[in-house]
Amino acid sequence: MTASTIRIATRASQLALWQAEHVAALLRAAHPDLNVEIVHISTIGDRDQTEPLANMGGQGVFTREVQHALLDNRADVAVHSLKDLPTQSATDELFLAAIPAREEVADVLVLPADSDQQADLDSLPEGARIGTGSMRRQAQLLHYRPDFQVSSIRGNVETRLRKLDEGEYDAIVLAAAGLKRLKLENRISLKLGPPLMLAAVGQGALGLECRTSDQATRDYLAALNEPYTSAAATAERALLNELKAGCHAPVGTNSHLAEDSGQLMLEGVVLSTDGKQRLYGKATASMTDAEQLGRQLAQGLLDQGAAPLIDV
Ligand SMILES: NCc1[nH]cc(CCC(=O)O)c1CC(=O)O
Repeated sequence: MTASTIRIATRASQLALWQAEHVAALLRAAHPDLNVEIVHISTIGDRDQTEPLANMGGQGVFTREVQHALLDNRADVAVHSLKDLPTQSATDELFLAAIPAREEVADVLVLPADSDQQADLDSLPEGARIGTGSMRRQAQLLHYRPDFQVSSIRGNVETRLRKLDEGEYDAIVLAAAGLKRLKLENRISLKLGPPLMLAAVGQGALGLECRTSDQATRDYLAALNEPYTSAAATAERALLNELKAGCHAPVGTNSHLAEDSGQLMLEGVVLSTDGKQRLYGKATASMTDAEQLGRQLAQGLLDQGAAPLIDV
């Protein structure tokens, strides 16, 4: 009998390649007889580094073309950064089959390589120029320091670090997960966590998709699902979905799972893009009710008046 082959589709960025290789290694470890190949796909999100992401066909700009490779049968598995994957699937033909163990969730502040600034938000100068295109990061920074001059920054992680080091910004905000995966942890100047900075829904996690009809691949991927990460991500995604917000909306979340009791705590914030308004909610439920928990928290935020803040 010949061994089965699984083809993993990935974008060409270093981070995407790392994530694809990571999933390949997990698949080989779980299924030693499986032959795992990697297929490279180029996306407009990667090719066009000039436009702000929000103007570029919006949601799913990083995930769509990798998904097409699955639908065209050029590959069998798509590896996504879960935070880039829209909560509403564009088609029933694709299935989110597994969410493996999560990397660190937090965002971090990065200072220029030659900076003599102290790494804390309070000692950055008045009007400091902060690079981040994320409405969620911008709004939470402005809520804390309205004097900051926040502006968009594009490109993959390495490009953003180069722009920072060339002096375009006094600091930038990135996900800890991306820096750690690229072995650039030494660039982390300061961890930004709750209550100041709540992360994006699904941040630090991977989402593994395959064709809904491909039962063999669904079974292979199921072995890579990590139940705690999966429950937390399910609650976070239900929150975003019920808010009818996309991954570019000023919505942040934090979740904590007590593994002994199986209780899942979920926090959410919705801000105005200028950071002046900030709505906060928190709820707890059994991890088996993750989806319901996310919806309930969303309802609480909508009752506080979240809808007009999201519709930006
Ligand atoms: N939108 C870009 C993106 N998508 C996933 C990551 C890093 C990994 C993660 O957050 O899960 C990044 C870079 C960043 O936000 O710094």
